[in-house]
This record gives sequence, structure tokens and C-alpha cells, in this order.
Amino acid sequence: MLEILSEHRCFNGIQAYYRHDSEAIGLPMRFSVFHPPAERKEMVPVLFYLAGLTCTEETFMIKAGAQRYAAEHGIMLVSCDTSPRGTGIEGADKDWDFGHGAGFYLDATQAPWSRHFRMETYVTQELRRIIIDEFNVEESCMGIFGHSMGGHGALTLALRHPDKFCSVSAFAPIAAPVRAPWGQKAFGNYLGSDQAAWKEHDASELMKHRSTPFPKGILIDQGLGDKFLAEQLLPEEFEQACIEAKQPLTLRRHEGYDHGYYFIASFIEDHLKFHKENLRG
Ligand SMILES: N[C@@H](CCC(=O)N[C@@H](CSC=O)C(=O)NCC(=O)O)C(=O)O
Repeated sequence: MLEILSEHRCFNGIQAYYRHDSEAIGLPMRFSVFHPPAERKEMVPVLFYLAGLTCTEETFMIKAGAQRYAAEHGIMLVSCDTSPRGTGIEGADKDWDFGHGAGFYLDATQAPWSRHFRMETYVTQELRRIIIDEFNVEESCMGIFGHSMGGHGALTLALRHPDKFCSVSAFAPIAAPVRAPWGQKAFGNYLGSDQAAWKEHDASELMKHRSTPFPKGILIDQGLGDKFLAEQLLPEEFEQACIEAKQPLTLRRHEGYDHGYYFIASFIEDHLKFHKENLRG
């Protein structure tokens, strides 16, 4: 059962927060939805947003300023928490870049994480199904985007589930996690030591083996003042993989912008327009 935690009128739509007992995760999960005004009259397209390390289902809705454009374009925005919470797993609260708040949008295969850390199944199956069953949305074509760890999630989930997502973009994604310290730490713990398994969750590796799953292109924005760019994000790896796979990619590099939500807010309108065109085109 879906519990409404709060509802707020916003740009003539509704910003809502929900909680439910998740089957995939085995614990309660929270998510947020911006319901655009158009949903009252017609089925609307859905755009999932995956947030980064340390974030929750609130972060994007509070900080990105996306609702104005989602209302204008008639797009529903959905954002979930970044991991299971309250798992009781020893060490899950120890580091900000691993464990709670750092689910990496995959299904862990290694104990003790594999019991609850099943964010790929949660997003692509359970949450998607709830959105379809509960709200007035178009099922056929959904979009996904995200930031940093969530940008990695958006790219990998779109590449792994092209039947579910027909439009994808990212802000400062962890674009080659097998080569980045954040990714290596998460994948080593969640997936074990077999690096072949890691590559199944690495956007750049996945792209090398796909033949243009997104013919209308992929949009990525990256700030050049981002302190994580050189060590953790590596967009050039994904750019090269897209060239090899003949995947159209618009990778925009922005002088002076850092990793935070001021950067995201500066370009959010472009992402909603990009998805609007892909979702309805
Ligand atoms: N606590 C960390 C910083 C954590 C951080 O920057 N998180 C980013 C995502 S990083 C990759 O996934 C974020 O989105 N934070 C939320 C925000 O409101 O900015 C540190 O000490 O550096």
C-alpha cells in the first residue's frame, strides 16, 4: 500500500512524497513524484531521476528547480531514495560513499549486501510498476536521468533495460566506474572480485557492446570546475565508447561549474526539453 507522506501545490501541479513496503528491497522505501497539472486531464510521460551519493528522494525535488519546466512540458518527475535504509548491516553507515545513501542502482550479489541492496530491481521493476498502476501515465516510453552516482545509474539502467527506457541523460555521471575509486569500492563490495561482473554495470563498458540503442542521442552535461571530474567521473571514457558504438552523444563541458546542484539547476531546463522531445517524438 502506498502511503502519502506529504503533498504540496507546486506550479499548479502537486509535489508529493510517498512511502511503501518494498518487495524488492525487503524494507520500507520512500520516493517523490512531481505531478504536472496535465496529469489531471491526460496520460503524461514519466521521467525518473536518480540522485547521487548521500542524497535522498528529496534532494532533486528541493534543489534542482525542475518542477517549473516539468509543469510546462507536462512531464511527471519521479525520484527515489539512493539506497535501502535501516538495513542493520554492519558498516552500512560508516562511509558516505558506500552503503546507506550509496546503492549504485544495482542488485548486490554479495552477502551481507545482497539481502536488501537491490536498487536495479527496485527502480526498473517495482517502482516503475507502482508509477504505472497508481498514476495517469504513458507506459510505452519512459525517460531516465540522474547525477553523479545517479548519472551512472541512469546510463547503466537505460543501457541494460532499453525496453523500459527510451530516453536518457545525465549530469556529471560516474561514467566509467570500473576505473574510478567510488566504483571500485562499491562494485568490490556489492558484486565481489570478478571484474567481468563489474563491467555489466559500467556505462562505458556496456556502450562498447551495444549498437546505437538510443538513436535520438544521449545528453550529458559536465562542469569543468567539478572536483571529482578527473579521478571519479571520466566522461571521456564514455565519449570514446559512444564513438566506437556509433551512439550519438552530446557531451557539453561547462567552464567553471562544480559538482553541485547549482550546476544542475543551471541546465535542468535543457534536460527536460531533451526528454520531452524524445518521449513524445
Ligand atoms: N559528503 C561528500 C560530498 C557528497 C556529494 O557531493 N554528493 C553529491 C553526489 S556525489 C556522487 O554521487 C550530491 O549530490 N550531494 C548532494 C548535494 O546537495 O549537493 C564530501 O564530503 O565531499
